[in-house]
Amino acid sequence: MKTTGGTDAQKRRAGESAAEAVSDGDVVGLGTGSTAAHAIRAIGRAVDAGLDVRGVPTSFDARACARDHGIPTVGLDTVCGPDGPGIDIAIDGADQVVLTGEGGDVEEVSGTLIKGGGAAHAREKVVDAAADRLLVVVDPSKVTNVLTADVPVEVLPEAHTTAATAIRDAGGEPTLRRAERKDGPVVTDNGNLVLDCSFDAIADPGRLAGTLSAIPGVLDHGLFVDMADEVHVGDDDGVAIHEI
Ligand SMILES: O=C[C@H](O)[C@H](O)[C@H](O)COP(=O)(O)O
Repeated sequence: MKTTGGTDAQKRRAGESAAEAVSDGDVVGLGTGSTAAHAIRAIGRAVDAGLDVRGVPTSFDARACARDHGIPTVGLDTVCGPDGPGIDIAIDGADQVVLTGEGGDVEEVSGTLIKGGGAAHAREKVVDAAADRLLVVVDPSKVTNVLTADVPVEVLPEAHTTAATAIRDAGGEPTLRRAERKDGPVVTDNGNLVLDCSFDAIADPGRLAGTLSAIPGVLDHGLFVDMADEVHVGDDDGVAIHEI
C-alpha cells in the first residue's frame, strides 16, 4: 500500500541528501522505492565522477536502477560472508516513520518504520539490518507520531489462509495484496504473497513485530524496529536530518 502524499522533488532532496553520506570504498545497501531510487541515481552520478563503491540491491528494481546508473553490484552473501567487508551504509525508503510527538513536534525520534509498500521489505530488512548504518529517506507525508499504515506481511503461498487467521487472532485485519495489471495476487521477488494488515494505531511496534514473526509461514513483515540510524526528510525547502 503506497503512501503517495509527497512530491517527487521532496523525495529527490531526501535521496540526494543521504547519498552524500556515501564514502569512497563503501559497500552500500540499495533500498527500493521511488525515494531510494533518487539516492541510487545520485550515487550513480558520483560513480561517474570517480567514486568507488559497490551496491547490494534489495530488489529486482533496485538492481535494475543500479545497473542503469553504472553502480557495480555485489551479492549479500559475498560481502557478508566470513571474509567479506560487510555493508558500510544502507539507504532505504519507508511508508511511515515515527518521528514526531503529539502536535507534530519533533520530540520523540524512535525511527521505527513501516516498509513494504512495494513488497520488498523482506530483502530490505536483511540488507538494512546487515549495514553498519541505515539512512532512511522520506518525504513529510511519511512522518507520524504513531504508526497507522497497514503492515505488509510476506507469507508462503501455501500459508496465506492460516497466516491470515493468526493475524486476525492477533487483532489485525489482513487483505491479500492483488496485482494491478494481472488477475491474481502480487507475487514478491521471493515468490511469496503479501497480506496487508490493518491494526489501527500501533502502540507497541516491538511487541507486534514479535507476534507477526512467530506466525508459521510468515517470511517477514514490514515493521522495522530500532533499525534506523538517521532519517532524512526532504521538504519543499531542503532536508531535515534526524539522528536516532
Ligand atoms: O517495498 C518497498 C519499500 O519498503 C519502499 O522503500 C517503501 O514502500 C517506500 O517507497 P516510496 O519511497 O516509493 O514511497
